[in-house]
Amino acid sequence: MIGLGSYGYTAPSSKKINAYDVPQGVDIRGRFDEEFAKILTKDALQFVADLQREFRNHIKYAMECRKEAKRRYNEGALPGFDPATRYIREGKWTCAPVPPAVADRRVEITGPVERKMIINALNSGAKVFMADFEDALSPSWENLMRGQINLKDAVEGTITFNDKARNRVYKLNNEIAKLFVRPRGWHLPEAHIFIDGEPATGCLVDFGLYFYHNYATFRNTQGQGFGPFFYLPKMENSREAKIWNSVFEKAEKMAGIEKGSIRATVLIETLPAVFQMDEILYELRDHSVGLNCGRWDYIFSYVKTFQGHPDRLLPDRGQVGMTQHFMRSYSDLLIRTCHRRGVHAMGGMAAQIPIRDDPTANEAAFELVRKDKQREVKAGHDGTWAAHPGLIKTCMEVFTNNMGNTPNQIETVKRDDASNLTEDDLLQRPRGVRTMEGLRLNTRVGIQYLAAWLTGSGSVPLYNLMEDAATAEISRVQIWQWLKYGVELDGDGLGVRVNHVFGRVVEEEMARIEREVGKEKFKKGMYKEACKIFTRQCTASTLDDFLTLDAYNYIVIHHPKDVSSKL
Ligand SMILES: CC(=O)SCCNC(=O)CCNC(=O)[C@H](O)C(C)(C)COP(=O)(O)OP(=O)(O)OC[C@H]1O[C@@H](n2cnc3c(N)ncnc32)[C@H](O)[C@@H]1OP(=O)(O)O
Ligand SMILES: O=CC(=O)O
Ligand SMILES: [Mg+2]
Repeated sequence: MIGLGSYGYTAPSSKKINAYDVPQGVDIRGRFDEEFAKILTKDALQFVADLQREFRNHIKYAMECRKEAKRRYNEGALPGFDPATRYIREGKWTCAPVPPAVADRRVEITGPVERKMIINALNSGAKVFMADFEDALSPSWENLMRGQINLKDAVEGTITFNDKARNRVYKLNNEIAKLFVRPRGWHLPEAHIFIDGEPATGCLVDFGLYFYHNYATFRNTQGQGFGPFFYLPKMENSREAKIWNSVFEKAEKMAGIEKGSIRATVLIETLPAVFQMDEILYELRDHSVGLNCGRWDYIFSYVKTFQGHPDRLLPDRGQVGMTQHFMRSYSDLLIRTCHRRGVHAMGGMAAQIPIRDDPTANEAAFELVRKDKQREVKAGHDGTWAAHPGLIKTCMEVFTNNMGNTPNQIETVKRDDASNLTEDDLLQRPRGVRTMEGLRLNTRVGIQYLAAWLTGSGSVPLYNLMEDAATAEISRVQIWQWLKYGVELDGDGLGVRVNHVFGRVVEEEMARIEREVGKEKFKKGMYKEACKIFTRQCTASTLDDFLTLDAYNYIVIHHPKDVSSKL
């Protein structure tokens, strides 16, 4: 069977048909490109199709379980530790030893799978680069396929980028960061690849194509016999980790490499998952290199999990930091859990980025990052995330000043005190106030982020902070929650109800965005569409699970329907 891209059909007179050569049951509906075809080979697609066929029912079941859990939380239940898996939490087991290649992960830079950024990130001096198909990437066909090409070139060491405007050629240094890849979450489809008549699962496409093309080279050049390495996002329950473990085993078998070669760090970034950390590590115990505090999605998940609980409304987004009791408890328990099981407890991302045109504000931003990293390393984290190459030195200094030459703190900081943390600690209501400025900022950031996402950028600087899908989600669900429960903005003495002002706030913030970005950019950009999608989601009677699921429909571009039938 042949799948055609939108530009894949060449008129019969030219006698040339450009098409992806696909295995039985696979249909490519994204644009044809000769470079993409080097990634979408028949064998690689066969591997993705094998994964899809073996795991699709497991994934569907896991997504149904998420819905069932949501129903229970909406009826008033609270997430908590599962009595049925107490034996795992109390058992004396450990994960497989950490591979030497990634023992030291004190600073990890993250970024989308964009060509120049990949080179900059690998050269940044960070120990690890997490290349992102997830929060930081708008998953258009072009971005995904180019991302795969870029990663293949990076693993092969041949990646270059020619910035003609600046007359600068980018290439890899001799010493580069170790590469981790973060595929999309389980919930996201890949609408440009159909398998047996259904869209493929996004993360199996990301994982499958990357693994297929790179495992051999990666293990030789980067992994010292291990790898490839992954980050796994947005899981809610250990049954989802079990699926990943089986995916890894199948991949290892296909490749003829030893079980336990592939390693992954799971982001604990949903509220239900904090009660499943041992269970997640247990399922992945042959393939784990730790857990990471994905703080931004975690805050988003707090709101989502408690969408039916009017007594748990969040204060302004800016006030929900890592020093709130529930956030600190989550980080402490994560460290204790990981170190008890012999793996890394990774910290998270401070949202501040360098501010070029204001030295005072820049120093203040660096100071916030410094403090955040100091808190992390002193608590016992083994490493942290940096959003920008300009922050690596600062993060590195903090971790090295505290850890010296030891590669991590797995053996030295056990945090047994955190074993006393209770469900109440992990769920404690965040303290703070809600303000008009908080509402305005959420609106302005949410709309601008979505406008960027719709035009291909999944991570952007806004008001001197890094914004990505996770931070934008907080803005969205916070407004939804405040509207749903008719919240009064109590923090600035105005005492107005959000419902009474939201319409006006949207209009005023759109006007402000237009002023800030300029009329030309505003007209050319997708701000109006973004505003429509964002406000629709904020005012929906039922909370959408993900901002990007609905928005994804706007970036799917299928080839014309009649192309195949013309042949
Ligand atoms: C919640 C989470 O999931 S966090 C993880 C997901 N989020 C991310 O990964 C965000 C990563 N960071 C970024 O995308 C960017 O830093 C942004 C969008 C926040 C800011 O980007 P910009 O405004 O372009 O940064 P700026 O103009 O200061 O960049 C300066 C240089 O650093 C490079 N750079 C900036 N951030 C990164 C990065 N994360 N990785 C590699 N290079 C980077 C730029 O490419 C640019 O390179 P150049 O000088 O060779 O042209
Ligand atoms: O992925 C990281 C997060 O904070 O969300
Ligand atoms: Mg996240």
